[in-house]
Amino acid sequence: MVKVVICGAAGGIGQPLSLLLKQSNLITHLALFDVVNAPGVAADLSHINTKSKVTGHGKEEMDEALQGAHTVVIPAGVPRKPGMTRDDLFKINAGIVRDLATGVANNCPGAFVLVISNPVNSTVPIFCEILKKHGVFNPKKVFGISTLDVVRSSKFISEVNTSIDPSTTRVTVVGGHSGATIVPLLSQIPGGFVGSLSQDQLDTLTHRIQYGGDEVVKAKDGAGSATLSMAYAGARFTLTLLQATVSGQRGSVESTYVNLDADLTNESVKAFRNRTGLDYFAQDVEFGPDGVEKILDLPTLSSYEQKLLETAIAELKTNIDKGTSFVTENTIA
Ligand SMILES: NC(=O)C1=CN([C@@H]2O[C@H](COP(=O)(O)OP(=O)(O)OC[C@H]3O[C@@H](n4cnc5c(N)ncnc54)[C@H](O)[C@@H]3O)[C@@H](O)[C@H]2O)C=CC1
Ligand SMILES: O=C([O-])CC(=O)C(=O)O
Repeated sequence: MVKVVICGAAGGIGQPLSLLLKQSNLITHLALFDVVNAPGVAADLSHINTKSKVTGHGKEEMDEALQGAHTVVIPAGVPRKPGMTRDDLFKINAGIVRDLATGVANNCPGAFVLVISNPVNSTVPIFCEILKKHGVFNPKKVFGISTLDVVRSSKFISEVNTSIDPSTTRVTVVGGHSGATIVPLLSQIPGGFVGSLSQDQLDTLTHRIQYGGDEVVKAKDGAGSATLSMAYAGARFTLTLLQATVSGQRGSVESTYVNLDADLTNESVKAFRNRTGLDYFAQDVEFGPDGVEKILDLPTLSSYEQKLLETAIAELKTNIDKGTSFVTENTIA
C-alpha cells in the first residue's frame, strides 16, 4: 500500500496538488487532511476513475489521516499578501508545521515528508528538530520543496532565449527558498547561455527568479500566492520521489532544501558545512529507494554566483536559527 497524505489539502495548493496526484498509479491511497473542507474535496476527487482510494479527514482527524503514510506532503498554512515577506508568515506557520511534525512523529515516523509551507528556510528546520526530539529523524526523508524555483528558472530562461525548451532544460538552483537565498546557477546551462547575456540581462533574469513569488503575489492582489504552478512543482517532486522509493528507480535529480546530514559521505558537502556553519541547504540531490541517495557536489560557480551565494549564506543562517530556536523555546517537554 502506498498512502500519500496531503496536509492542507483543501487549500489553494492542496486542491490542484491532490488532483495531480490522483492521476498517479503509484499511489494506492490519497488521504486529504485539512482543518476545513477536506471531506468535500475528497468526495469530489474520489469520483475520478484512477486506482487510488481517496479519504477526507477533518480538524480532529489528523492522527487517522497520517497513520501508515508512506509520504506526507505539507502545503498547510497561510500564504503571503502584497507587502509581506515569507518570513512574515513564520508567526502562524511555525506552529502549524510543529504540530504536523508531532503528528508525523507519532503516527508515521518513517514517512517521507515534503514541506511546502513557508518560510521553507525555517519550517524545514522546525520539522527536523521536532522529529529529532521524538528520536525518529531521518535526514534522507525530509525535503523542503524549492522545485518551483527550478520550474520558474526553466521557463524564464526560455523567454530570454526562445531556442531553449523549458520542459527539458533543468536549472540547478541552490541556497534556500526566499528572495536572496535563491541562487540560480545559470552558468551551468549548456550552450554558453550566460555568455550570451549582457550584465543587465543577467541581473534582470536572476532577480526575476529570486523574486518570482512576488510577481504572483502582486498579480493576485491580496488573494494569495502561487498555487497552480506550485501544485505542478509539488506533484513533479512527489512523483519523482515515489518513482525512486516505490518503483526503485535510481538517478533522478531535483534541487531541494535538506538537512546536510542526508549525505555524510560527500566530502565537499562536509567542507561546505565547515566553512559556512549551515546545517540546511538547497542543492541538487539524487534520489534512491531510501530518499536522498546523494547530495551532488556544488559545481564551480561564476564569480557572480559566488557573490550571490555569500549573501544567501548569511540570510540562511538567520532563517535556520529562527526555526531551531522556535522548537527549543516552544516545545512542552
Ligand atoms: N514552497 C513553495 O515553493 C511555496 C510555498 N507556498 C506556501 O504554501 C502554503 C499554503 O499556500 P496556499 O495553499 O496558497 O494557502 P491556502 O490558505 O489557500 O491553503 C492552506 C490550507 O492549509 C489549511 N490549514 C491551515 N492550518 C492547518 C493545519 N494545522 N492542518 C492542516 N491544514 C491546515 C487551511 O485550512 C487551508 O485550506 C503557504 O505557506 C505558502 O506560502 C506557496 C507557494 C510556493
Ligand atoms: O511567494 C510566495 O509567498 C509563495 C512562494 O513561495 C513562491 O511562489 O515561490
